[in-house]
Amino acid sequence: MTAYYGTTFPRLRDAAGEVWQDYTHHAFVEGIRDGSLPRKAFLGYLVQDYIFLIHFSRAWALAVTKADTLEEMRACASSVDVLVNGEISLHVKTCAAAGLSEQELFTAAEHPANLAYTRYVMDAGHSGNFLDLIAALAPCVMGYGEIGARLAADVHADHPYADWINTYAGDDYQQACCNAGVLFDGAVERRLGEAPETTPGWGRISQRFATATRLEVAFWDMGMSFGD
Ligand SMILES: Cc1ncc(CN)c(N)n1
Repeated sequence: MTAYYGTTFPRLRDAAGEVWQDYTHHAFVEGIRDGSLPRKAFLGYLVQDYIFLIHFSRAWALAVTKADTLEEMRACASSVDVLVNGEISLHVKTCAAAGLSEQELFTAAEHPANLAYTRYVMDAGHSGNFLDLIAALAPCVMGYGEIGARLAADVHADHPYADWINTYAGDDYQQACCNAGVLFDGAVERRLGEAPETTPGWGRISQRFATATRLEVAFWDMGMSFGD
């Protein structure tokens, strides 16, 4: 069962419509779920995702500088820590087992889908405000939380993608999603008030959220292309 990720996230997710389903039930995700995803596609994705995590860490670090309160700064700093000291170890470990060193990951050429997504998020932070940035970051955090929790129901000890599924279904990642939900709710209330949907700011963050979700779909499409 998916944990509670606050009230802002489900409202934006539902407002995004079908693209959320396209993201969380993409063929790539279903291939991980039933184990049929070609290893080549998975490893190609993982190399790109290593680079993705580096840029996402930069984006959360940017959020520290855009925050209004110490509480917000702490939450964003903790996301940087989860990414660079937690989640990324899955990538380093899995790729090392496939003969790829961390240096090779760090210097891998960035795919255009990766560039588009990560720089879109960075730009949301540079050209926009704290909420623009958090809205662009949220689909990444919570989407994988939902995917991990759903896929964990089918995982068994010798599942080829058990480590990946267990990382996103695990307590550490689920807690990070809950923390991001608390951060997002507080940030929205602080800036848009108690009826955020009635403000122009809500339209802006809905757009940001939906665009980042479309970029997640394109990221999975990229992953599929590595299996060809
Ligand atoms: C593309 C992408 N989106 C989200 C996550 C989960 N942090 C990720 N690792 N990669």
